[in-house]
Amino acid sequence: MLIFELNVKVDVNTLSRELEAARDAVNRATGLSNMAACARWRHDGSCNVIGYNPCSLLSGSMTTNMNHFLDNSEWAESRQLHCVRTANHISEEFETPEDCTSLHLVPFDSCTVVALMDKFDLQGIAAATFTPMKPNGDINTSIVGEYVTYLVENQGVTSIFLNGTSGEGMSLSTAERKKLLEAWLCAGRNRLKYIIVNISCSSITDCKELAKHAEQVGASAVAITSPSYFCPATPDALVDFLHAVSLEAGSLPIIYYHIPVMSHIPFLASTILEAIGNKIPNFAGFKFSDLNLFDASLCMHNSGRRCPLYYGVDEQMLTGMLMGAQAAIGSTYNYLGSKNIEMLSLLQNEKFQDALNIQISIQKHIASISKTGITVPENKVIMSYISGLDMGPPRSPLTACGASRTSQLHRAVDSLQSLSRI
Ligand SMILES: CC(=O)N[C@@H]([C@@H](O)[C@H](O)[C@H](O)CO)[C@@H](O)CC(=O)C(=O)O
Repeated sequence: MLIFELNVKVDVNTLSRELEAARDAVNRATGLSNMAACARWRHDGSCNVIGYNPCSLLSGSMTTNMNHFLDNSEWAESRQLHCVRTANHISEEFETPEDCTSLHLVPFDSCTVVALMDKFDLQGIAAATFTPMKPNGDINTSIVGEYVTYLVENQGVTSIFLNGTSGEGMSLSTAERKKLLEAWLCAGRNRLKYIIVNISCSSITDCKELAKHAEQVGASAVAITSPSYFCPATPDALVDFLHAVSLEAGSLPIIYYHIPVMSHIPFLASTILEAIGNKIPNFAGFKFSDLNLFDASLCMHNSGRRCPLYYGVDEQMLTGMLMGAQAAIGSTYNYLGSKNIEMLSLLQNEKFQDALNIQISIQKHIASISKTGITVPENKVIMSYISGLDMGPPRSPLTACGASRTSQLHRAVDSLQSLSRI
């Protein structure tokens, strides 16, 4: 993690603009991107700008570039901006509890940060992306750029959940998962807002490796579900696993991926939340892919702490959001993104009946494919048909849809036209 601290004299009224400028300037000087910045006021009226980039180590040349920039730029001079200290890890130089606390060891909203940019704050919807594959079953990263363009321009979707269930993450090797994350980060630069990556594996060693990689390359957050071959016997055993992995993710937000239909973990999310307590400092909520909205609600409203919830059952997303979910993550937002965004906007404007009409039409569409949820092979056919991007076959042991199922799915998609007439 790269951390820098600058002294800067700025006017409170222009603080956020100044912070943005400081962040951009340091990004330019160090050759980095996605630097985050926040500020703390001092009693004398000046403020500290703290910048951090969780994905990068501070190399000697970056320090030299940054110092050169600070010493030579008029912009820096006019603001009496100079670098107080830099460090590669929080424990290296930022040792005092006060320094640590104000940076990121406690939730931002309970410390004295007055402006903050680039904080992970997923709202609206994120698409759980599919992994494009070649006919021989290898991953196909060559269309990731077009995939990003499709999501952003055709669906208005700017956040993604990578290597999850729809992305067949558990069927990919760690090398493939890393390659995909890097491809999406590269193609999504300046176009995607958040890239959350699922790092779940049976092996804790692989999980740790993926967590570390996610931090190094600049993912926005990691999601992790329980191993499911040797299942944890108790919620505490699960939390021990999560905690050990979280230590490798540096400052990245950690989302617990609650998906009992796939993981077969019998614990309620609200029970897992109790077991987590304060043990995982970067815990950032649940991706909740379960029908049990009572359990979801207990997590959000009964936990004694703020627990963001990202709802994952697309068929009843409206209800999840109405009950307080902060955002929704799901497979159908790949190709029904704009319709779902419209539904959320109606919800926000309290046009409940109109929002419900959209949800019901989405349910009808999903039910025309399956009343128990859309499988990954079916979803890949639908996405390929709607977007024109070839998602390829699913990976073994999943099997591709046959010709007759494929044409049934195409017909179901054709009847989707009715959605745009609502
Ligand atoms: C079990 C499952 O795959 N659920 C999907 C839903 O988006 C699901 O495809 C949708 O509700 C249609 O049934 C997501 O919750 C999973 C997901 O977001 C992911 O791909 O990781």
